Amino acid sequence: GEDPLSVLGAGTVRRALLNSSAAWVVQFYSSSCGHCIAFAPTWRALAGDVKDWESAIRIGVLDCGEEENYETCKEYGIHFYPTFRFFKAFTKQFTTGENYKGADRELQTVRQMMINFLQNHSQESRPPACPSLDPVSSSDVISLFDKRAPHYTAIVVESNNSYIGREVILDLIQYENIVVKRALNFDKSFLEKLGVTSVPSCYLMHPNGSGGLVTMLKPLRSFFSSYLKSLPGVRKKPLSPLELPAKENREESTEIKPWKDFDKSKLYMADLEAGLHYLFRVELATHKMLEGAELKTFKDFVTISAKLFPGRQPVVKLLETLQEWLVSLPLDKIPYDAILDLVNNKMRISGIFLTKRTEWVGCQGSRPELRGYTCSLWKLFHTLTVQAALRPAALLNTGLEGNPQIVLQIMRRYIHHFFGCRACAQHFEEMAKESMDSVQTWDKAVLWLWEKHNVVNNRLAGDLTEDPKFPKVQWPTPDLCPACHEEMKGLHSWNEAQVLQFMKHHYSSENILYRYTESQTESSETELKDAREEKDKNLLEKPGGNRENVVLSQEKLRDSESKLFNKLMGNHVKDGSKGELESAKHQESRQSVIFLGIGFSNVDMSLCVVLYVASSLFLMIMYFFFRVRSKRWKVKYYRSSV
Ligand SMILES: Cc1cc2nc3c(=O)[nH]c(=O)nc-3n(C[C@H](O)[C@H](O)[C@H](O)COP(=O)(O)OP(=O)(O)OC[C@H]3O[C@@H](n4cnc5c(N)ncnc54)[C@H](O)[C@@H]3O)c2cc1C
Repeated sequence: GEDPLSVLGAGTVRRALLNSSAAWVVQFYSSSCGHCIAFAPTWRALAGDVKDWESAIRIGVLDCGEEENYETCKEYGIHFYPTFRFFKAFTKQFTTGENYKGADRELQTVRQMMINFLQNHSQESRPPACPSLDPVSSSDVISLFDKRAPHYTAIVVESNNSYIGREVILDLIQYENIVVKRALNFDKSFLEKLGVTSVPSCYLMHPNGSGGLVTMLKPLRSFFSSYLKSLPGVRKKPLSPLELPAKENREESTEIKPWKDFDKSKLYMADLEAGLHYLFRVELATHKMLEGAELKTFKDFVTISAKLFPGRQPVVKLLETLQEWLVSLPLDKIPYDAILDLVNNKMRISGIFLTKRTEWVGCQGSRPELRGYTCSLWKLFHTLTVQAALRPAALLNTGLEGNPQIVLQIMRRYIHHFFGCRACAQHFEEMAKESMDSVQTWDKAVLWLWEKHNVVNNRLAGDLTEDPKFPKVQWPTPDLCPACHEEMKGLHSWNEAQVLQFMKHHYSSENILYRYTESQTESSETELKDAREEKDKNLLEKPGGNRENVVLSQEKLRDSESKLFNKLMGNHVKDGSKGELESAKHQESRQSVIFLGIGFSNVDMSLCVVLYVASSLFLMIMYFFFRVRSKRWKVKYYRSSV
């Protein structure tokens, strides 16, 4: 039948949630998050289980791991996956929804939270298809006795904390000729009148006014609902357009990427670069503002990457530029959009570049949701620990030198603050707490990460997230490193000295292949202009917050960007590259500085500088002129007095 789960996307989510006649519960997930994949069957089962409730409350999913959705996930403030949000019916303005507050994510708990949420609606905003879920009084029930009615009336008698009555009410909202109500088991005489001896029970009043207790084999929701749905004359009614929210299923992408042959004994730069691209443009981009511990972690991560990433020149230069820019910024919080502008090279600084393609090679999965980013993140951090061990001096003068744990600690903080998979982050934190402090040398840091990665491999072997083409095994396998494996009294053991040697080779620059990497492409002038205009517009139009502060921060950022740009351009001029000089001039002529709301062109600014230099020169000349004159004057009069 029709899919009860609404697959939402950037183009459909707002339309679905705004002014909807039904409430929504949406799971924001990431296709690269193992726990989300493991949870998918539960979520789908839930959608099937409450399919009959869809005119009152609907179930949706949105994949934040898809690049086209990351802007949307940022708007909804989604940092971790999976995140569950409730959205009330008939919301008139954009809202980020209410976080799910259940004790666990079991199907039954989520279903009960959905009922609580429906009951939290005001009378006016309650979905029209949802009847009252509050209990009726015993007198109301008694008043129905012996009265003819156009429909059956079922009364589910239950205890106060039972959800069965409410679940049965919702199960039958799409059925006609029956009304379901719930009553509580407080009043003894009322229970006696109905003949109820245990709860939950169901008392059924027929349209002719007769009534009686229904005998159920088991007092379960499914038994009650199924019995009531099968009563003669009770049938599913066609829903009115007002009751049925529009279907918003997004079209699934049918693009199939061709398989790329690769050598598993090699490291592919395409994986590392695609990982960096995803990290900067997708994972981190869900954070609107970086401040405090998050900003510190980000700065440190950029620093170690700039110093240790054994990448192509344009990528390393991008990381270095970002690092310099972050160091030069006097702000204690930075809007991530500003960082993205630099990553996307909005300033058109020549020679810096980071691919925008997620082109996995050694990290490709046999299905699109398998492997990919998490695989590349492991590889990135292994590479950084190995590079730190091979050339610790690279970190000199960064404030991070001399600490063999530094890459691991930054990885720990990165995973804690930014890694979308929360459950993975918790597991990693437990391992770090246990033994990261004992790491004393750069080599031990390499081995610590190798060992912990194998612990994760062991835990996930046979898991739903395992790619059948890439089983989770203890790594490196004997075919990759025979010397790493030994046997002691018939038991397998690792030769750690060999493992270290293997790691240092596997994650070294010499073992990197550049096949499948994207070459630098220049994006058009118009794109630059449009993007900057859009950024300005966004910053100024953002609702809430202090507009002046935003403008001020923007100025500081621009100022800093410009300084950095000028510095870089200065270097190019020294290099004597005519083309770059011209592009610098061209670039400069398009920049302007906003001060007190007035836009000064670079011609204005240049005039100021020229006038400033000229007046300084004039003052200096005057100063020397009078000094020489006064000296002469002193000499003349001193001599005469002697
Ligand atoms: C910090 C972290 C914690 C995670 N925790 C979880 C979790 O709790 N639950 C979950 O479902 N997913 C978790 N993941 C994701 C999971 O570990 C895998 O990344 C994902 O399942 C993809 O697996 P893969 O087959 O690509 O191999 P990965 O485990 O991602 O490994 C990538 C590559 O690294 C190399 N490699 C493998 N083992 C080692 C090793 N010991 N040392 C050095 N290199 C090695 C191999 O070339 C391998 O192909 C975590 C990811 C990270 C980065």
